[in-house]
Amino acid sequence: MAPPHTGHPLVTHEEHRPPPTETPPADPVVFAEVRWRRAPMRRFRLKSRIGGRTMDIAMLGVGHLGEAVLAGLLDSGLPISQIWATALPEQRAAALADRYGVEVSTDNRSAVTEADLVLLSVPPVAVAPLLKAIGPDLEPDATVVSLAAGVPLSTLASSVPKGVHVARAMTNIAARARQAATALCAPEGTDLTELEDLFDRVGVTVTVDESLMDLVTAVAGSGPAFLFSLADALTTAAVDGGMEPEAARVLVDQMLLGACLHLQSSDEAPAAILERIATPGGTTRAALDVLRAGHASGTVKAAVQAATARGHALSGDDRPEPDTPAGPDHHERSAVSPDSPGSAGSAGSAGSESSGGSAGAKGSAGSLGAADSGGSEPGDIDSDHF
Ligand SMILES: NC(=O)C1=CN([C@@H]2O[C@H](COP(=O)(O)OP(=O)(O)OC[C@H]3O[C@@H](n4cnc5c(N)ncnc54)[C@H](OP(=O)(O)O)[C@@H]3O)[C@@H](O)[C@H]2O)C=CC1
Ligand SMILES: O=C(O)[C@@H]1CCC=N1
Repeated sequence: MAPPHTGHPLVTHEEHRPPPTETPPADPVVFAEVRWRRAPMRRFRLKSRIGGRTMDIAMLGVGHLGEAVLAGLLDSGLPISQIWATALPEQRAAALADRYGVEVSTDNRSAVTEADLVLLSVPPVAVAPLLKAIGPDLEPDATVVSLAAGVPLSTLASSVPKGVHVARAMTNIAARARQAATALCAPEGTDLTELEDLFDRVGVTVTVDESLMDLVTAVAGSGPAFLFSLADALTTAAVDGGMEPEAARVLVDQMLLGACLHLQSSDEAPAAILERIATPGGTTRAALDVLRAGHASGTVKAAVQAATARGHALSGDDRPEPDTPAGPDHHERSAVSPDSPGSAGSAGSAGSESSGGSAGAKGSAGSLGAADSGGSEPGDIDSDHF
């Protein structure tokens, strides 16, 4: 087990280095000795300042998302000495410590001792019990940030000692590549500068009203899964058509990356950009016609609605969840578990059991006015472009 967190770990190996002298001696060995004697140890914290101050951060429950955020933060220059992480089980904690060089234990209470900021990336059902367990060890002015879907601020606030600040952050797996889309919310009047600084390190951050968090979770938190489904389907189609899997993967990955960069760099709406590709009478139009016949646009909207409703349900809001489409290519999380064999199951333990659902997203597609299943004329791209 990693050693307990006993004090403010503010100095990294890099920070231990003394500042350069003006005229270094010729002999590098002597130079090193002289430097250490002459220059007292100084702390350089610039890289690690968040919102204008240096912070200790506890990251509790580093699983799939937590690891992405951890990796992104470290890649952004946040010193390892400022992060105290926990993970389950013990083997995963050890593996993470090896991989990233940070302190990782299974002891949540030790990890939060003296932490200014506590990030929770445990399953939604684990959030409140965990907060109650660590409550006595939280600093009186600490900020607790839940990354969990569907756990309201009211639950966070009622699970921590008075004076401890709470916030929610909905981010995504692209934090690892420092390209996450993060939405923050907090009780009215909260200064979110420090949290914005932190999440800006791993992507782009916006602040929203809490009433939008379940929708944001669907679009930004689950959103990457939509694109990965598309990537999977495109790659499979390419391989089925005769391409080598590696080549198909390279092409699809690069196509998605290029398309996203193009979208981001353009002032035009996606539907307008799309028109530039769909040459009248050409191949794209033929493909879009098939997508339109399959109500693809309506299905995407229904998927967002289902994810949003699931967020409502996780937060205790008893509005009924819509039926979710469950097709033959539905993937279970268990196929992609990280180190811990048990961690795949935690999605289930989080109360995310299938919301059932037969084929369909009934009514949703139709409600978009999407379903003109007939083919369209070349160049006939309306607001329901597929
Ligand atoms: N995955 C994603 O892309 C996103 C996830 N989220 C949110 O992030 C959270 C984590 O999701 P995800 O990473 O997918 O899930 P994981 O199951 O991969 O990660 C959660 C981790 O927390 C561990 N854990 C559970 N209870 C405790 C505890 N009391 N103390 C310490 N560790 C604990 C779990 O261990 P064990 O498995 O052994 O129980 C697991 O390793 C969820 O709340 C989810 O809503 C939000 C946005 C995106
Ligand atoms: O699937 C989930 O519940 C989490 C929240 C958003 C992405 N993953």
